[in-house]
Amino acid sequence: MDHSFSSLIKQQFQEAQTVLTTFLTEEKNTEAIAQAALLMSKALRQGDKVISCGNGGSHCDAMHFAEELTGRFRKDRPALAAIAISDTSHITCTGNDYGFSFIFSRFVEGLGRPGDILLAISTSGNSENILQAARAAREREMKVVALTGNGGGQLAALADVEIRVSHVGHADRIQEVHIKIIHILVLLIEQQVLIPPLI
Ligand SMILES: O=C(CO)[C@@H](O)[C@H](O)[C@H](O)[C@H](O)COP(=O)(O)O
Ligand SMILES: [Zn+2]
Repeated sequence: MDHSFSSLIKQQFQEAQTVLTTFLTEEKNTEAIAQAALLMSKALRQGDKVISCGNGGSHCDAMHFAEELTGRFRKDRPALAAIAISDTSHITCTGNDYGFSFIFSRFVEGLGRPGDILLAISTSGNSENILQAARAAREREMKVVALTGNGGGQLAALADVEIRVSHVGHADRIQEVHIKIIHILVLLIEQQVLIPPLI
């Protein structure tokens, strides 16, 4: 193999490893994940739902999260109420008629109810459509769980629970930790909804 390829590949894995290790070293991160999982489990057990959203790769993460709750993760259990904002007819209509900043908030306005949770995913914490969604959720007395990166951006202040990958750099490195957090959230939710009593 080309030597420069080989060293680039190894360097990419090493950087990813460092970002993950740094995240794991900060105790507040595991606490925030536990807090988010309990909030979501409680909402789901009460018959409320989780609405997730993100842009680009984080859009895929929002869908990945929701499908593991409505579909399946590790256990056979009843379907859970989660939905990613991913309907292209809604997104193109709202984007076209009101602006891209409102593609998520308008969905939250239509479907969000008090007690529901918004999972807002943004590596910069500054995507306007995500900020609008968080504002719309708060107005509806929903709780906001945010997956962020860098310095948390403006989203940090709009979140009830912020889980931040405090890596200042490319979105992809942050997303790689976000997907691990998502899988752990689903794992914990699956445990909590199946094993009474709720803690
Ligand atoms: O997947 C990636 C990068 O890995 C990109 O598609 C990335 O998600 C997009 O640039 C997003 O628009 C970034 O938005 P955000 O994370 O800053 O809210
Ligand atoms: Zn990507």
